[in-house]
Amino acid sequence: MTQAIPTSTSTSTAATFTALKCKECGAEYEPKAMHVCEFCFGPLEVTYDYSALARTVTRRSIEAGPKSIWRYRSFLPVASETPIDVGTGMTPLLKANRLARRLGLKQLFIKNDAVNMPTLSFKDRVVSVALTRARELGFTTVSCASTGNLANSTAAIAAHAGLDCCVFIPSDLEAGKILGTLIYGPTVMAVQGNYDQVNRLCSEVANTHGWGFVNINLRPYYSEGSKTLGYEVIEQLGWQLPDHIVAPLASGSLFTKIYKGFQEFTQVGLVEGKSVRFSGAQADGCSPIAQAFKEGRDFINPVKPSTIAKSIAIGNPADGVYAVDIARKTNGNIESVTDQEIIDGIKLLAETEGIFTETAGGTTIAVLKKLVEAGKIDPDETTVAYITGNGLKTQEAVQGYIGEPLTIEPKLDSFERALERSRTLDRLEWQQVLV
Ligand SMILES: Cc1ncc(COP(=O)(O)O)c(C=O)c1O
Ligand SMILES: N[C@@H](CCOP(=O)(O)O)C(=O)O
Repeated sequence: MTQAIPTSTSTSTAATFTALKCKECGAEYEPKAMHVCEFCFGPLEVTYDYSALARTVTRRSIEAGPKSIWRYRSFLPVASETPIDVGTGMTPLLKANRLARRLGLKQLFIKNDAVNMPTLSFKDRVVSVALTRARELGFTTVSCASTGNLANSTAAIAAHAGLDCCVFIPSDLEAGKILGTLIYGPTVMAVQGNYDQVNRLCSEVANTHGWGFVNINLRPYYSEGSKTLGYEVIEQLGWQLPDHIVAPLASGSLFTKIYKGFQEFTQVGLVEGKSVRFSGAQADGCSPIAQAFKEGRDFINPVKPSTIAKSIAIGNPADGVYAVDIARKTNGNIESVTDQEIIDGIKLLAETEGIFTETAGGTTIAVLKKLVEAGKIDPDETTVAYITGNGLKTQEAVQGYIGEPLTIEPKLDSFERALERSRTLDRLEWQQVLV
């Protein structure tokens, strides 16, 4: 599958993105397949012609667009009139009244990407953008370094787009994540190492093969897909910004791009600006960003991950310092929680709102609870918690922590006896709670 690295930039007059710009030194590059600055090695980010966007995009033009992330196409770094649209985005923003009451909040919303299409995580957003751009740049083979969700998404959307696909994952991932990749028929490299080792290997492969790695040489385009999680919340709140958001952190990219999405819609006049507090969630077993935030550092000390929240187990997060900066300047927080709190968070969301999230979402709910209890989220704040993945993929995490079905004979008296037994067990559980 070795290819020459494509050089075509294939932009058209329809595109409003203009260049890649270094986040550190400001050097600009034409929008091709690259992700670090040649002068200072800083990360590159896509820039846009915001005056043109302010002139041409209205709330009405967005609302008339497709029911997917592509309603925001002018704010995404693609040139094609026909991007890869597999129905990604426009996931529900659920008013979570029962969870809000349990936590003591007045207005809580869940942005539910556990039901995103096609692979039930927010990664479908970033991959739809990355593979559209990959195709424009002439790549025929796409790849990624993944903790599971990204591999699911890259494999599925590559299959739909007819692109060859080879993904790299740590070999100890949950069964649902591995199966949920293999089914689409890509080559899967299960690496005997953690995500950070997988990522290092992929950087070497990206240099030697002409493949489009969505989160390496295509990263500036890929990461922009997460802005749609900001745009959708604004639109679904009736073209308003929330007061506070809570989102999970691994590399920190998702968090920084929700922020960029809010900034952009404010800048072009689609929403009235106000300050939104940004709070981030990590697992204790992999909390390099939370540690930097709490210790007042503006650099990240990498860690060796050990947590059930494998999807967010990144020990050396590429965008960690930018996430810390956003949490600080918006008067937010970055907090971490134990694996047991993550399991409790998964159960709490399921039992109050009927949403089964994976471990990243359990981390978000547990941190939300912790921040409310510590008085760091005001009950009056309109708060949005981002649920980014589906619990069916990480069933191992809750195995042994939830009830068992009651096995009965196909007879009414067997059912009645079992029902009575379960009511007695419920009463006993309640008595234990009250003791
Ligand atoms: C379900 C889920 N939520 C959140 C994240 C965190 O995203 P980021 O690496 O952009 O911080 C990831 C992967 O990293 C993920 O798979
Ligand atoms: N969590 C991701 C892996 C890393 O993605 P990145 O955006 O931090 O590069 C996954 O789901 O695989």
